[in-house]
Order: sequence, then structure tokens, then C-alpha cells
Amino acid sequence: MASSSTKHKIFSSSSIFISQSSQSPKLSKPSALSFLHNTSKPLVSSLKQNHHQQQHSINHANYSLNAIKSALKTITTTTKTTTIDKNSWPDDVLSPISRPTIMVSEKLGEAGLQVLREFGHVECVYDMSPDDLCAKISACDALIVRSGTKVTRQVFEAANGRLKVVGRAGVGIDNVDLTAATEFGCLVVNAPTANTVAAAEHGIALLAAMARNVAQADASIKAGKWQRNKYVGVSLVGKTLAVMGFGKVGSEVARRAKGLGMHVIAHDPYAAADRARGVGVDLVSFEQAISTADFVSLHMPLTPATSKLFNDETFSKMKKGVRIVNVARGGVIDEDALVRALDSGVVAQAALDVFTVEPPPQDSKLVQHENVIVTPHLGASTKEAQEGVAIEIAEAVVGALKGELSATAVNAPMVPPEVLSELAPYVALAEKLGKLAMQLVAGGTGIKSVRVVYKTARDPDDFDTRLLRAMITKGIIEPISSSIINLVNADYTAKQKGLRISEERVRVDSSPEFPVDSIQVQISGVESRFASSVGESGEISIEGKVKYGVPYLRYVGGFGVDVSLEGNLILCRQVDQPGMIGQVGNILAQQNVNVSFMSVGRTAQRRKAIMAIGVDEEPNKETLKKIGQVPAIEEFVFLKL
Ligand SMILES: NC(=O)C1=CN([C@@H]2O[C@H](COP(=O)(O)OP(=O)(O)OC[C@H]3O[C@@H](n4cnc5c(N)ncnc54)[C@H](O)[C@@H]3O)[C@@H](O)[C@H]2O)C=CC1
Ligand SMILES: O=C(O)C(=O)COP(=O)(O)O
Repeated sequence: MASSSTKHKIFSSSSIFISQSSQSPKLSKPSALSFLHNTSKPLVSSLKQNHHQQQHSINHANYSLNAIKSALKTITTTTKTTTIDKNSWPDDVLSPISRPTIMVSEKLGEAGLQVLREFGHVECVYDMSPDDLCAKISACDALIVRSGTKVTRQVFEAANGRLKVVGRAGVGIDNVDLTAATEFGCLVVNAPTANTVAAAEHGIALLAAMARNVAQADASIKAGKWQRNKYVGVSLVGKTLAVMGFGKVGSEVARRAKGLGMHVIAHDPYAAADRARGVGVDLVSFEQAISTADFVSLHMPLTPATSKLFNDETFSKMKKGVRIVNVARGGVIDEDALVRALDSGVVAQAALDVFTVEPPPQDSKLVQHENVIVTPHLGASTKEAQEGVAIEIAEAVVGALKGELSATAVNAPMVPPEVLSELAPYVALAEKLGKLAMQLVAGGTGIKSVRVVYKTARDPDDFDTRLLRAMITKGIIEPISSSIINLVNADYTAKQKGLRISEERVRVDSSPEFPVDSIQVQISGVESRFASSVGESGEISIEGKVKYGVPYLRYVGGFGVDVSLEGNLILCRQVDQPGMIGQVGNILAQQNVNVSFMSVGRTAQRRKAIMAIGVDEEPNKETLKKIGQVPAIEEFVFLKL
């Protein structure tokens, strides 16, 4: 066995090594565990359950975490055989593969770069043109951007499937084409918390500077003037501030504005009223906010719904002489309409940190307007925020590359770590069942409807199936398509392919210690290559469960079997009679094909039986033909797991 040697043969670059507990998998040194690929087990020993119990308990966690890694399409890009000296492994390295390449396209804090360098090969390439980015991206596993890099569909196309994660070192992800990222199975993560205070402080700075004409007065003095009457300002105390978007930044702005003695109202269709009350802020309608405010501060994201939300019509409803601060996104304002509102005096002043096009054209009427003060998108630009954002994004990207589910994933379902670790052993089962069910379909295509039944001892409503559904989808689709399926794009790809996956959670009387008792996958409306896999209602039906931490097949159609889902599988239906195991075993032995598992299930004694035979090697056509020629064998199928 490889584990007993000082060298480890690594069969797949996606392998990672973890401790024995599937409930709380931990990383450990490779020497702690051996690989499953034992090609020299004799037939007799392969049938000894004890042997497998031991082997499985050692290896089950390895299976599970690999499956999760593959669900997330992690650093693995190739499958290769590498021989590695275990003594040369650094403790923090997860798998014996080349270090991933992480491209950083905008300035990132040093502390974050350090985190990245410890894990991968980091390339900082700033001020790239869109063409440069597309040219370089296919050599990158991850890309880290701020607001200045447009991560378009072209970028994902040019990545040729290698790009696994885009990290946005900041909050707004309007510069990343999320639809394309999802289609290409690329995870997008952001750093949503570290620059909140910086943005809020900048908002307050702009608010006060605008009200007291700080920027204009400064320029005037520097131009040799002393214009005390011209730059008389307005007071903030007692004025009404409307915070538009009561999220992280908006609520911090509100808190600070309250401290300045302002009356603060907020509009946010998704914010909870009690959270606003906690800050002493009334949540009001959009109309009420804009029509009663003396100052309006924008803090919503740029989305199709908020694009140019502030336009001629909106400005016309505002109080004459209103003052506007924007540290959110330029695109939420129709900038031409704002110029008109400034010219007409409806808007007395504006303070802008963000613009529809950045940098804005030099001759922009808005930027040049005497009642407008501007900063070049500095909201997040404090030393503290940039260090914090850099670490936050570096950790998120490294985590994603390691295959961990990120807490800041923008385009993938959030699966809490505790749920993830509990579901780990079932992830491999789900993929194997999907793969197996798909191979039972005659021609392997035309699958339109899949039903998944999860049997569980727990309250079915408490059971999060998204990860398992993604893995079943992966098992079904990946072998017949060029797409790589992961948690990010599984639902999307299924929909694109017209595959409907319905799920049912059924409560059963088993141990509530485990989240899932068994998983059944049914495919209806298709012909089967193995008629015995068709259940009573005419659908292909297989069921599996996790035993000793590894996936097992338990039912094929109505036949009960008990075979580990690893390697390759031969399913035979035969007349239940003595000598069948020996006959098939002998045929396989003639080609030196090693049987790893075997199980027989039958409807009744001496009636029909199903033999499920696990084989390490792939039998050739001749061997399979010989199996088919055994008189008592009525049908058989060879399946690759
Ligand atoms: N200028 C800069 O350097 C920075 C700008 N930002 C921008 O500030 C904005 C807010 O950031 P966070 O507060 O961290 O995000 P957040 O997600 O915590 O808050 C955004 C809030 O906007 C609300 N919202 C969505 N649609 C809305 C609508 N139509 N009307 C009113 N509210 C709506 C959401 O419900 C949410 O509560 C983002 O656009 C972000 O990109 C953030 C940090 C720095
Ligand atoms: O975090 C955000 O949304 C920001 O706008 C900050 O952008 P930046 O990273 O400074 O380009």
C-alpha cells in the first residue's frame, strides 16, 4: 500500500488528505491516510467485509472532501500521476499540485498579498487593457480586482475554463458580469465589510465639505482670492438627511449624521424597520424620502433596478435646494439630468465620489459644475480599509481555491460550514448516484426529468439539499457535456439543458445523528440499458447510502444490493442459482480483472437475482461478451463510476 512507503503515488491532482472523522473533517499530513487504489486484492479477500470496513473508515473522509472540492471546481485542473516525497510536503499545502496562479489587477494591501503569496503564485499586473486581461486570464486560477477592472463575459470566455474564482476587493460587484461567471462555473467572492466605515466616513466628509464649500473655498484661496461672502454655507444640524439604501454603509452614515444633530430618515425596500429604529431612523417610502429631505445620501448598489433611479422625474420631486451626496455608484444617477437640476437650482449642490464612467471625461459638465465637488472614487481608500479589504479578499480567494465554501460568495448558495462538514460524505454519494443513473439511460441522453428522494430521520424542512442536488446534477450532466459542473453553475446548467430536477424529502425511522439515511435517484421518460433498474412506476431507480463513510449502492430498481460505489460496476440479472458468482468471477479472472466487491440481491429464492460486481479494472469487450453468454444471465451492464 502506498501509505506504508515514504513515497506516495498521487493518482489525481484533486486529492486532499484529511482526518478520519467525516463529521468534522480536518486536514492532515498525507502520510496519515492511504489511497483507495489497491489493484492487487485477490477475489476472496475482496469479498471480506471486515477488510473493507477498515479500509473505508480510513478513506471515507478522503472521498468526501475530494467531492466537495470538485463541487467547487477547485485548484485542480488536470489529472496526472505524480510521485511526491511525503517528507518534502509543507504543512500548509493541501495537495501535491502546482501552486495556483492568482492575478491581482489593481492595487491591493500588502497584508493581503502576503496571504496570497503563501498559497499561490501571485502576479500583480495593473492598468491592463481589456485585451491584455483577456490575453492573460487563461493562465490564471483566480483574479482579484477592485472597481477599475471590468470582468466581462469576454474575460470568462478567454479564461478557457481555468479561472475558478474572481475576488472583488470591495463591496460593489457591478463591474463583474455575474451571469457570465455563473454560466462558466466561476465563483465570485467579495469583501463586503472591511471598507464600510471608510465609505461612511467619506460620505460624511463630502456632506460637510459640500455644506461648507470647503473644496471651492480652498481652490479660491489657492488662486489668490479671499472670498468670505461667496462661500457662506448651510448648517447640518436640524436638517433632514435621507439615506437611500440602509445597508452597511447607509446605516453607518445615518449613525454619524445623527451625531451631527441631523434628522435622519431612510429608504430601503429590503431593510428591517426594527434595525432602522435601533439607529433612531425612520424607514420611509421613496417618494417621502426624496420629497422631504434637505440632504440625500445614496448608498444602494448599482443594479438594473437602481440604474438612473435619480433622473429628471426624481429630481423634480425633490425639495428645491436639495443637496446630494453619492458615494455609492455613479450609474444610479442620470448625470445629464443632474446637470439640468443643478442648472435650474432644484439641486443646490452635489458631492460625488463615483461616476458613470470612471474616470469621467475631463470636459464633463457635471464635474466642472461650480456647485459640484468631486473625489476620484476614494470611499474605500483609507489605509485601514485597504489593509482590511486585502486580507478579507485574500482569505476568501484562498479559501475558494482550497474548495471551501466562501462566506462571501456572491453567485453561489451559502452553505454554512457546519452543514457542509455534515454533508461531506453524502456529496460523493450524490455524484456517484447521478453518474450511475445517467449511465443506465439507453444512449445516455434525452434525460428531461430527474426525481431525487432524500430519506432522512430529521425534520425534512431542516435539511439543506442544494449541495447534494448540485452533485447529482454534476454526475448526470458532466459525463455527457463539455461543461464543468459545480455548486455555482449546477442549477443554471440543468435549466439550460432542459433538465428538471425535483426533490422530495421523506422522513424515515433511522438515526437522526446522520443528516441523510439514503438518496434515491429516479429518471423517468427514458429507456433503460438495464431493464431490472426500472421501478414499478416505469422509471429508472437507484438508491444509495453512506456506509463506513463511503457511498454504497443499495437498490437497483426493486432489487436490493450492497456494493461500494467505487471503481467500475457490472450489474447482471440472472436466474438465482448456485455457481453464478464463480462463473462470472472466472471470466473476469481470465482477463486479470480484479473483483473488489460483490453483492447479490434477489426477488425470491431461485427466482430472479441481481449480481452487483465491483471491478478495479475495465473488462474488455471480449470479457463482457463472455459474461453475456453465460446462459443464466438475462441481462447485464457495465458502469463506470
Ligand atoms: N465609493 C466607494 O469607494 C464605496 C462604495 N460603496 C458602494 O456603496 C454601496 C452600498 O454598500 P454597502 O452598504 O456595503 O452594501 P449593502 O449591501 O450592505 O447595502 C446596500 C443596501 O441597498 C439597499 N437597496 C437595494 N436596492 C435599493 C433601492 N432600490 N432603493 C434603496 N435601497 C436599496 C439594499 O437593501 C441594502 O440594504 C454599494 O454600491 C457599494 O458599491 C461601498 C464601499 C466603498
Ligand atoms: O467597495 C466598493 O464598492 C467600492 O466602491 C470601493 O472601490 P475600490 O475598491 O476602491 O475601487
